Amino acid sequence: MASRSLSRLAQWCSRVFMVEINQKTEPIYFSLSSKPSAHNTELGALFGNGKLFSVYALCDDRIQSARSHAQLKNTLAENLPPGCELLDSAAFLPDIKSSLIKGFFLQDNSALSSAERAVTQLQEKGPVGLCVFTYTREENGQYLCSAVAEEPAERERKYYVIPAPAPQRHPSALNIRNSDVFYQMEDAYKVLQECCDIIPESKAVLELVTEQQLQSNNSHDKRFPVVVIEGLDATGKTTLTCSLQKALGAVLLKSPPHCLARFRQHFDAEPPLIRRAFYALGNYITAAQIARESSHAPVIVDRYWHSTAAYAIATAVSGREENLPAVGSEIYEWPSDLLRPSLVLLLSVSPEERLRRLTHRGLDKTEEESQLEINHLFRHKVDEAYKKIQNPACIVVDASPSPEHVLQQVLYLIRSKYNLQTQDHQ
Ligand SMILES: Nc1ncnc2c1ncn2[C@@H]1O[C@H](COP(=O)(O)OP(=O)(O)OP(=O)(O)O)[C@@H](O)[C@H]1O
Ligand SMILES: Nc1ccn([C@@H]2O[C@H](COP(=O)(O)O)[C@@H](O)[C@H]2O)c(=O)n1
Repeated sequence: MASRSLSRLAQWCSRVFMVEINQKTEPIYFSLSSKPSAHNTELGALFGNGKLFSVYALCDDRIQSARSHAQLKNTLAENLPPGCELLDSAAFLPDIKSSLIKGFFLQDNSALSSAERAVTQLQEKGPVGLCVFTYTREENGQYLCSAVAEEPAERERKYYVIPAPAPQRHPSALNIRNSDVFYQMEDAYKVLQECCDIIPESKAVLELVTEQQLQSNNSHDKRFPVVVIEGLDATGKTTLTCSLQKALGAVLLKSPPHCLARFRQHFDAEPPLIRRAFYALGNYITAAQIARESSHAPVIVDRYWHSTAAYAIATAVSGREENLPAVGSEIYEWPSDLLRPSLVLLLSVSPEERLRRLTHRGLDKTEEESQLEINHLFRHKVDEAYKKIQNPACIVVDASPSPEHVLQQVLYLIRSKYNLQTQDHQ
C-alpha cells in the first residue's frame, strides 16, 4: 500500500490501534472516529500526560519496510530522554491476515520533548515514509488525533480517539505467514531474492540452496530413520546428537547446515523477515542432505523446522503466553514441501539446570538465546510453540539426568520405534 495513501488519516480510521504497555498486561486498543466516545477512561493509562505521538515507518518494499522499522526503533531508543516511554504499537484490521503494521507509541514527558525532535529529524531524512500521529487532550477529557502529514488538509483534520474492543485473536499473530514463518521454500527464496541488491550474501545463500536442491535425492524409496533433536540452547542437543551418531552409526546433520555457518552472524543482525527466511532456507538445504544420507544410514539432526518455527512464532507473538494461537492453527503446520523426519525429540530441562549448563559452558549466545535468559516469558513461549507444532509433533524427553542416562533413554525410544540395532560399544 503506497505510503502516501496510508498517511491519509481516513485510511487509518478503518484500523484498530494497539499499544503494549508491557509484555505482562493486556494491550490498550483504540480507534479513530469522527464522533467522541462517552467512555474514554480506559485510555487514561496510555494517554495520561506529556506529549504523545505514534510513528510508523512505511514504504511499499517489504524488505525496506522491515529494515526501516528496525532502524526507527534503534533511532528512537537511542534518543529517548529520561521520562520518555517507547512502547510497541501496531495498526491492524481485526482478524484480517497480513493487515498488521508495526510502529511505536511515544509518551514524551520530558521538558525538552527531544523525542519529538528526533522524530522530526527522521521525517526529514527518512527512513522512507514516516507516518506520525500526535494526540492532544481536550478540556472535556476527549482525546484528539491528527496526522503530521505532508498535505496541509491532512494536517488540519482531527479525529477523536475512542476505546476499541480487544480482537478475538491477538493481532501480533496476523502477519506470521511469510513474514516470520515460511511454509514453502519459494516464499523464503523470494525474500532473499529481494535482498540481493542490499545484502550481497543473499546471492551466495540462494546459490547454495539451488545447488543442494539439484543434488537432492527426491526418491522416497526405503529410508533409514531420521531423528531430530530439538530444544532450547544448553539442553544438551550437541552432546546427545554426537553420542547417538556413535551409538547408531548414524550420519549427523544440523540446521542451519555447515555451508551456511559463515553467513549466520550477518543474517542474525537482520530484521525477522530476512533472518527467518535465511533459517527457513537452511532447513531446505539440510532436508536435501537428509534425503541423500538417509538412503544408506540413520540420520540424526541437531535442530530443524521446529526450532525455526518455534523461535519465530514466540518472537512475533507479543505479550502473554496465552496470546499464542491454539494448537491446530495453520501457523503450526509443517511445510508441505519440506522433508518430514521420522521422530522429533524435544529435550527439556529445568530453567535452573539449563542456566547451570549455560554458565558452565561459557560460550557466547545469539541475541535471541540471550533473551531466553532474561526473559522467562519468551522462553515459555518458545517451549509452548515447540509443543503446538504437529505432524510431526515433538516427543518431550527429560534431559536433566546424566548424558549417559539421557542417551540410553533416547536409544530405547528409537529402538522401540524402529528396532534399530546399535553399534557395538567400542
Ligand atoms: N545430560 C547432561 N547433564 C549434564 N550436563 C550436560 C548434559 N548434556 C550436556 N551437558 C553440558 O551442558 C552444556 C551444554 O550442552 P550442549 O552444548 O550439548 O547443549 P546444546 O543444546 O547443544 O546447546 P546449544 O543449542 O546452545 O548449542 C555443555 O557444557 C555440556 O557438557
Ligand atoms: N533450524 C534452526 C536452527 C536455529 N535457529 C535459530 O538460531 C538460534 C540459535 O541456534 P543454535 O543452534 O546456534 O543455538 C535459535 O535461537 C533460532 O532462532 C533457527 O531459527 N532454525
